[in-house]
Amino acid sequence: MTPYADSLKMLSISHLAAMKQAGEKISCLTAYDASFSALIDQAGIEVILVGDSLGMVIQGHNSTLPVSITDMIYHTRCVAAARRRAFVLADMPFASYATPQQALDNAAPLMQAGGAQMVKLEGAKIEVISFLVEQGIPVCGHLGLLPQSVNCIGGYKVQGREPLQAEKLLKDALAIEQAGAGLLILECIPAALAAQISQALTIPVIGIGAGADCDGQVLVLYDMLNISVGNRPRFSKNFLSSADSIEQAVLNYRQAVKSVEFPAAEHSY
Ligand SMILES: Nc1nc(=O)c2c([nH]1)NC[C@@H]1CN(c3ccc(C(=O)N[C@@H](CCC(=O)O)C(=O)O)cc3)CN21
Ligand SMILES: CC(C)C(=O)C(=O)O
Ligand SMILES: [Mg+2]
Repeated sequence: MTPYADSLKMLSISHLAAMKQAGEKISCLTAYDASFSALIDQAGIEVILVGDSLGMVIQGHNSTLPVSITDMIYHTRCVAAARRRAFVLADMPFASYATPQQALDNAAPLMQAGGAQMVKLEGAKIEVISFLVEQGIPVCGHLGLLPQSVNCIGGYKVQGREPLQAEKLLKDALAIEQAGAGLLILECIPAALAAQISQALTIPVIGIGAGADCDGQVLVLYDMLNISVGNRPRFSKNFLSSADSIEQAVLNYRQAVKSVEFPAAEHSY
């Protein structure tokens, strides 16, 4: 457990909301273990995402579907134990939030045993989101490319290019905010649409492959260190090649997000 004195220095959702109001970009990276958690935390990254991308970069699967709630609790506990300041966000894995009750049964141990401060779930699951928030569980939405639906989509492809699709994404984003979500992730959508959604919402919007005009950015840590298995998405950038240590690469990423140098046009759609 985090000592009480330390917990006073931990970032909260209100700090992230204030950053959006002040126009300061929010930096976020994934981590799955204590060592990287501590390193990222000390570099001043505001949000650590314990992503179900761990199914790919840690477990070696070709999708995020095999990840279990037990896996997520384990990795969230590893990350939460080592950070002092960063906000810890944890993914709800595939098929763990089909109903409000199932979502509560799975989100509760992620917070209680795992130490997550907020849980993230993919799609416009409005009833699930409002129920979790009612139970005191902060929720992050996730729209655009939904990796847990890869078998329905037929691949990891850019979403929201058609006008009707774009309209639906904006509508869903507003509904997610209305349902009480405190954050929203937008993945792999045109930069102009992500900019429009970020402006329309009061809550902070964090992008990945969603252009520079979101309120913050997230990358899979192993992609920005250029060590993930398989092909890296076009929206990621190798921050290690121009740094002499992992610490420096993470500091450079944070600075590039703050100064809006990352993402550039070549990382956007
Ligand atoms: N290592 C890693 N990085 C990620 O960003 C990531 C994961 N794993 N696992 C879960 C999801 C899957 N993600 C992905 C994976 C591949 C692409 C990709 O290759 N996209 C194509 C776009 C193709 C198009 O134009 O439609 C690309 O070239 O970037 C995108 C997102 C994002 N997430
Ligand atoms: C790609 C990010 C947003 C994610 O959900 C993950 O790492 O699992
Ligand atoms: Mg995920």
